[in-house]
Amino acid sequence: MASIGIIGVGEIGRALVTGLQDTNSPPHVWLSPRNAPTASALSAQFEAVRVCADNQEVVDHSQIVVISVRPSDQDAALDGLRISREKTVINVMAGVFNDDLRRRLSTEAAIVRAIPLPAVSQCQAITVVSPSHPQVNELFDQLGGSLPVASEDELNVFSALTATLSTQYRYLTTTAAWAVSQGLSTEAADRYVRGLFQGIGRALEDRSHTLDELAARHETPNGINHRIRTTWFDEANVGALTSALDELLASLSPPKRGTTCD
Ligand SMILES: NC(=O)C1=CN([C@@H]2O[C@H](COP(=O)(O)OP(=O)(O)OC[C@H]3O[C@@H](n4cnc5c(N)ncnc54)[C@H](OP(=O)(O)O)[C@@H]3O)[C@@H](O)[C@H]2O)C=CC1
Repeated sequence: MASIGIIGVGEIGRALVTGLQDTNSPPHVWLSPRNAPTASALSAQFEAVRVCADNQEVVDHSQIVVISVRPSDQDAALDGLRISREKTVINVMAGVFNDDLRRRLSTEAAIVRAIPLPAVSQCQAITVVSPSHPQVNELFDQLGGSLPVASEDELNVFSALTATLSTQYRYLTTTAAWAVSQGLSTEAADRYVRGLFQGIGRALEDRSHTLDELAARHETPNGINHRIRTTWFDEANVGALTSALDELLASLSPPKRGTTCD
């Protein structure tokens, strides 16, 4: 595999390094020096991982450069970097379009946007990429799978879906807390709620049924699942979720340049 540089060694940077070192042919990985405790811990853990003196050195050592800083840190992380045309840049910054990053970097290198999720650390995440790029697709295939999409507008729809994750965990904590309020021990409630959702995870592995079919199989007409779905996840609740996703997507996709609002 090509040598990989990572500028921004936070949650996603660390997950990428960990997953890559678990692949059949772990690549050499070059890390930016900021967040020194994490970078040096990764370097101590994996022989093929090194910490560089600065971000330019990361670029110079790498064939593929992953930019995984927060969007608000772009100026400090990227200004002045020189990236030659034969390299490939993977842009994981949420809401940052490839064209805008190209202007900032003044580079002719290929730039591919991607949404790696924390589960890349276990090589178990599907990573959406745009545009499709053989080398980048192959890299994410080794980390659980790549899903190339034709446009960044399409990628933003996937990005909006990822924004539901913490809410889904909160749903679990809310139901577990309710059970505790009814007298269950925290341990029993936690264990049972985890078990319920691990069961959902296993059922989802079966791709021979649609999501609608799986939902229907867990519901007896007029039974207790039907009751909660129709009294709580009613049309108003579904509408509120849909509106929140619409608004998020609009904020991720600024109006096209040259269009007018009238
Ligand atoms: N978390 C997620 O699930 C996902 C995140 N993303 C995107 O990935 C990017 C990273 O997210 P995440 O890993 O969660 O964020 P983190 O804040 O955990 O990591 C960002 C890292 O970048 C470092 N950094 C800041 N400035 C510089 C600089 N000048 N040079 C080098 N490194 C710098 C930060 O150091 P310090 O802490 O010292 O500031 C931090 O370690 C974001 O753009 C986010 O939108 C995309 C998909 C999913």
